[in-house]
Amino acid sequence: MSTVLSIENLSTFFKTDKGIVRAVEDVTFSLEEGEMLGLIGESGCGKTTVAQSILRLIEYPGKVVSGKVILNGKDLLKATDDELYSLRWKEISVIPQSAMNALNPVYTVGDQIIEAILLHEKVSKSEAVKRTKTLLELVGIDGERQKSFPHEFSGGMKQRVAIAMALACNPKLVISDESTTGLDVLTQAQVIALIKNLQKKMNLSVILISHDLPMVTAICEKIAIMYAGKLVEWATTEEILNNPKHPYSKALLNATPNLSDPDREVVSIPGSVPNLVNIPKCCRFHTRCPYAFDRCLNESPELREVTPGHYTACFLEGDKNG
Ligand SMILES: Nc1ncnc2c1ncn2[C@@H]1O[C@H](COP(=O)(O)OP(=O)(O)OP(=O)(O)O)[C@@H](O)[C@H]1O
Repeated sequence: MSTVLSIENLSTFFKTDKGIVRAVEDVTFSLEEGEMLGLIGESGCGKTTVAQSILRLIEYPGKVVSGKVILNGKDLLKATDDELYSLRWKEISVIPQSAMNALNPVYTVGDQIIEAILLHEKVSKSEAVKRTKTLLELVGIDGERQKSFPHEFSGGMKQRVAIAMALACNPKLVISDESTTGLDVLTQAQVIALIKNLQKKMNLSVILISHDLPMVTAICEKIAIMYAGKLVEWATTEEILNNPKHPYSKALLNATPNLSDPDREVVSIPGSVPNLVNIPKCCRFHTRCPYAFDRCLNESPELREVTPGHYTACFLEGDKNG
């Protein structure tokens, strides 16, 4: 397997009236070809900011202040606008949170997919029409429905169209940012199963952004856990489930019902995520961590590999100084 995406020490801050919001700081992880990685964490911990930084979609007052985003050997943060234009859709694409953001209500769904193909690839209109039919069928929609308008589809079908659109130019990497929000539970499960199915079928690399730990553990090969703008743990799903290292990961697992162990008590995490404005150098989880000691209040633990392929940022796991 080869590495498709490598994010190295990524930091993205927002300048606000109250001070600097260190929304994403020093985040490092990578993604292999054909791998699905779940990026999880509580609301406000920086998942969307990571996705937008990868895609270079951070707008003022936000700024990517440091780091690298290497996609197939090319640093996206240094790419020119033309280079980015040619990479988006063809190399990397997004399934948005709401299909309504991706679909224009005044055009047929077919015309919108066809337009995306023609804008990014040198193919004939008839080729694009043919591909659109195939794409719709790939996501379980009758190809003839390309003549329908978005309002003629249910929420789940619109989300399937958004997935077809994200796949229009055969990208290698797809970022799904909470793309089942607002759908009923059954439709959510169907859309997630579809993304998993397509990942296998097309050997896609997928970053699946979600709050839903049970869903992520069920379908992702790897998991990266964020807390208050920092990556606290990154490992295979098996390792995260059986051998979590970071106190936040352990707390998150304990706070989540487990269907295979229904008798286990679900324990909520006391306290709340700290305010990220002008946050001092420290372990950001220390205010909620039952194991915090002096060092956690004054230093920020670095992410380090504690066993092969298992990374965590916690002083309890020791470090080169500890
Ligand atoms: N435009 C902005 N201006 C100021 N702060 C911002 C801005 N956008 C995001 N933030 C802050 O950055 C932090 C990370 O937000 P982000 O949306 O990335 O988190 P998230 O984990 O994706 O949350 P959710 O799960 O709710 O979507 C939050 O503290 C948020 O308030």
